[in-house]
Order: sequence, then structure tokens, then C-alpha cells
Amino acid sequence: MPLPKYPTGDTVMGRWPGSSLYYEVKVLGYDSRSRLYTVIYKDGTELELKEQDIMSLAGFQARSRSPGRRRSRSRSPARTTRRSSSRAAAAAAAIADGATPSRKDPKQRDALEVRLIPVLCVVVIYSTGAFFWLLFLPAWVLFLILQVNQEDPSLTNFPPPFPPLETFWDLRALGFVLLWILLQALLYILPIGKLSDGVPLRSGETLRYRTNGFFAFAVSAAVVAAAMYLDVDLTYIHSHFLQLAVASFLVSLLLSVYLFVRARSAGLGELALGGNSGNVVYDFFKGRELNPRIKGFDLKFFCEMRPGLIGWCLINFAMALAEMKHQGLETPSSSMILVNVFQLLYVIDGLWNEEAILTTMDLMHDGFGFMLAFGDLVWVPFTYTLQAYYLVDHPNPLSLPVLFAIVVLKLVGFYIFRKSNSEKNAFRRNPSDPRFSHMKTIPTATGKSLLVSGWWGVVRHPNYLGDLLMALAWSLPCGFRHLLPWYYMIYFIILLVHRDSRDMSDCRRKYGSAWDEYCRTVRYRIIPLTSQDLTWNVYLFFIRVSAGP
Ligand SMILES: NC(=O)C1=CN([C@@H]2O[C@H](COP(=O)(O)OP(=O)(O)OC[C@H]3O[C@@H](n4cnc5c(N)ncnc54)[C@H](OP(=O)(O)O)[C@@H]3O)[C@@H](O)[C@H]2O)C=CC1
Ligand SMILES: CC(C)CCC[C@@H](C)[C@H]1CC=C2C3=C(CC[C@@]21C)[C@@]1(C)CC[C@H](O)C(C)(C)[C@@H]1CC3
Repeated sequence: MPLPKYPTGDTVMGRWPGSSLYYEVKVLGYDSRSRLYTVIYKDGTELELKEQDIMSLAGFQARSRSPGRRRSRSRSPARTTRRSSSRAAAAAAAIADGATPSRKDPKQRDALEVRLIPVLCVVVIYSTGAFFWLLFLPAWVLFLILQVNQEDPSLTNFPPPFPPLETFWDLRALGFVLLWILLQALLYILPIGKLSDGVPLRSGETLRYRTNGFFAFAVSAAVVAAAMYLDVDLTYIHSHFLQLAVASFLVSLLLSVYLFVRARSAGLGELALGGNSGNVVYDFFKGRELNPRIKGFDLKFFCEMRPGLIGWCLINFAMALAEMKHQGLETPSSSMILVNVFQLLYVIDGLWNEEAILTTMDLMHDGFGFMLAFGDLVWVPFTYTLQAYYLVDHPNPLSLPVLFAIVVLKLVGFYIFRKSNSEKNAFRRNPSDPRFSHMKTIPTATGKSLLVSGWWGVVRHPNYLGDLLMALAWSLPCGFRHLLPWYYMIYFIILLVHRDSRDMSDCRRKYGSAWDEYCRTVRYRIIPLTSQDLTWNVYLFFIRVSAGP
């Protein structure tokens, strides 16, 4: 067995994952199976690093002597984090690493150029990718809203007519959005409901969350009922959908700027592993801080679970009222009822099992930046409601057998989704729970184990499978006349396939050979008996190039 290059107890320089910055770390151990070093940073953060991400102090100092290198390397994590604004050039220089050649020596200069060009290309691709998404995502929401408003929303009617600029803005709409967020914030901070522990952070600390989502939903429903009793016309939401979306976009943008700025004073242990590359655009998009909090008010948890998610149900309900008004109906159509009830069940289930969100990727690993702020406050409420919006002016009557088949599909999907999510959540919270005693697991070097029987032994992401079946049941009530109500299904396949591939590489990095063993045992990713094919790999290639590191 080869001896580790860096012995336990040694002080070395370790690369901060996802970035090009090196900090002083102490080696705590080496796992020969996964070939990973466990190291501890000065702020107490413990991580596992590969050998190529570690340098001896002497080697590091020798390389730092070059003037070009000194700029991007600071021994103080806090300073370096703040300084990471020397951006692309610093990142490029740091990634290029190695003995920096003298600029006067033409041979060495050529060598430097040869090495810098691909590095600069990577930096350019990452910032271009993030920049593209920053512009594309809001534009796409706008396109969907304008398209669904058309009498014939088929792609042959592309592009939809662009409304006059002044119609985009309505101060009242901004007022409603702010009031809604304030109401949700108030319900979130009320000392009512359970306090749940998150998963331990890298520093060993555990954050507490007020998981009173169901209570917040019930009170919000009562507030909406009271508003209707007072003759508030909820169909305003349908007629001012664009203005409400623009107002929410503004809120999400301001929130993202605030999040980016406040991350400058966050400690190293509070930063997410991705999203701290030193590239402003990329980091703004991905989010730098893992759990930004204002005096215990957790911004990421709140945004993901409350205003957008509960708002989604309010919008759907308003669409049902708008359908009755537009089509002169006494009750909503059966398709509208299905879409409303199915999505309501999904949201209520999420809020009822709110604790389970604490073991999802977003909460455990992702930084909170534009992507999630926009996703939570704009994307969810204004694109997930598209099926209901579509049905307002595009009726699709359903026969009883079709209706029954769709309900069965939804229930099967929901069962798989709920059971698998609850199984993983319970296992992560208490692996020694007697209900797991008969289950097969694979131990990993981190101390955590992987479930290999039960739902997680059928496919590697059974929860995605259930979610996809449910998504199918949400689109079917809208029929096949247009592609637009199928948008959610198409987007969701792309999102989940991408999340699955991201999770695969994260888990491989975390668990090394134990993960490989899990993948050998559980061969299928999302759909049983479906192997990876060429399309999947081509698709993943494009997603990776555009999504960044
Ligand atoms: N409607 C929507 O728009 C969206 C819905 N979703 C839904 O949200 C839910 C959460 O999804 P997401 O956060 O992406 O992913 P998961 O909840 O599946 O979390 C993945 C994590 O689970 C752990 N894990 C993986 N395999 C195993 C195993 N065999 N045994 C034990 N733990 C394992 C790993 O974390 P670790 O080992 O570190 O604990 C892994 O990183 C899903 O149901 C998904 O469908 C997600 C995105 C969007
Ligand atoms: C804007 C981007 C293209 C995509 C942004 C993605 C986000 C919209 C989603 C990432 C993970 C999510 C989850 C839910 C909603 C959508 C986002 C925020 C979720 C809260 C929906 C309800 C479920 O029951 C859940 C399991 C709690 C979901 C968790 C993940």
C-alpha cells in the first residue's frame, strides 16, 4: 500500500474546493481506499482533499516567489476571500499554477501562454455560461407569460407580440408582492411549530429551523378566504400576471445583490463549496454563502419553502376563478380541478414534511445566490402555474376513464416520491433506527453510509422518478393541442437529469470508492432498466459546459 505523500500532523497548503485559492491546512488523516486526505483549515473547517489539491509549504512558497503569483495568494482565508475580486486574471493565474516562467525568456513565455490559454478559456466559459443564464432565465419567463396569453399559443405564433414598456410596471403589484412576502416572513418567525435540526455543517455546528410550513399555509389560506369575503377580486392575479412577475423579479434581484455583498464578510466555514471561484458573475449566479441568516432568520430556507411555494397555490386558485369568469362556468373545469388539486397536494406535502428539505442538495450544499433567489421567488410561482394559466382560456374536457387514469398516475408518482424522500431523510437523521436494521448499506470513509436496499436500491434517484411521474400527471389534463403546458415536464426532465449528474460527481468526490460500489450495485440512475446512452452523455456535455464548474 503506498504511503501518503503528506503525513498526518503536517501543515500544508490546501486548495479551497471549487476555487483557485490555497490556504494553510493541517493534515488529519489519509484514507488509502478513497485516496483522500482529511484536512482542517484554520477556521475549523474539515474537508477531504485529493493529493493534487495539496502542496507542501516549501513548494508553495517557492512558487509564490514569482511576482505574478503573489497577488492571488494570501495566507489569511478571510482576506483572500475578500480579495477574490481580482477575478478572472487571479483565478487564471492561480489555476495555471506551477513555476511561473520568466516573461523575458521566449521559450518559457510561450509555455506560459500555452498553459494560460486553456485556463482563460475555462474562466471565459464559466462567466459566459453564468452570464447567459442570468439573462436567459428572466427572458424565458417573460416569453412564457407572453406566449400563454396568446389565443393560439403554438410555436408557429413565435415571437409573441411585445407589449408596450409601461405595461410591465405596476406599483400596486409590487405592493402585493411585498405584502405577501412580509406575511410569510411574519408567519415564519412566530414561535409556533417545531424547531428542527439541520444536518451538521462542515464546522460541526448544527443550525435550527422553524419548520412550521403547514401552519403558514393554513393561516395564508384563511387570509385569502377573508380577502375573498371582503370582495377582493383575486382574478387580479391573472390579469396582472406580468406585472406581478416583474415585481417579484425586482425583489429577487435586490435580494441576490444583498446576498452577494454580505458574503464578503462571511467566514470561510460559512461559504458554499461551489460559488466561490473568484469570478463575480459566476459567484453571483451560484451564490456564495451556504446559510445566510439575519439573527436566526434563514433566508434560503424561507425563500425556498414559503413565499413562492405557497404563492404557487394562491396563483393556481386565482386561475381557477379566472377560468370560471372567462368561460362563464359555475365551477372550474375538471382539468383545472385536477391541476389545482395535484399541485396543492405537492405543496402541502412539501410543507407538511418540511423537515425533509433539510437533507436535500439545495439546503445542504448549494450557496444562496441569484439562481435560487430567482428560482424560489419568480421561477416557481410564475412558471409552475403555467398549466393552470393555460387552462383559463384553453379548455380541455376530460372523459371519465382518462381522468381516472391521470389520478392513478399521480398517486403512483406521489407514493414513490414521498416514500423514497422520507426513507432517505429518516436514514440520514438516524441511521441506527430499527427500521433500517434489516436494510443493506455501504459504509463510507466519512462515517455516513449509503442505503442499498429499499427505494434507494431500485434506482439511484427514486425520488426523481416519483416527481417525474407526478409532473406527467400535471401536464396530461391540458391535452396535446399545444406544447406550452408540457413545458414543465420538459424543463423538469432537464433539471433532474442535470441534478442527478451533479449529485453523482459530488458523491463520487465525497465517498470515493464506496460511491463506485453503490453505483455498481444500483445500476440505474432514475428510470429502472434504462442505461446511460449516447444522448444522455451528449446532453450532459452541453449542460456542463454552459453551467460552469
Ligand atoms: N419541483 C421541483 O422543482 C424540484 C423538486 N425537487 C425534488 O426535491 C427532492 C430533493 O431533491 P435533491 O435535493 O435534488 O436530491 P436528493 O434529496 O435526492 O439528495 C441527494 C443526496 O442524498 C444523499 N444520498 C444519495 N444517495 C443516497 C443513498 N443511497 N443513501 C443515503 N443517502 C443518499 C446524498 O447526500 P449525503 O450523502 O450528503 O447525505 C445526495 O447528495 C426530490 O424529491 C426532487 O424530486 C428537486 C428539484 C426541483
Ligand atoms: C431557475 C433555475 C433554472 C432552477 C431553479 C431551481 C429551483 C426552482 C428548484 C431547486 C430545488 C427546488 C425544490 C423545490 C421547489 C423548486 C426548487 C426551489 C421544492 C421546495 C418543491 C416542493 C417539494 O416538495 C420539495 C421536495 C420540498 C422541493 C425541494 C426542491
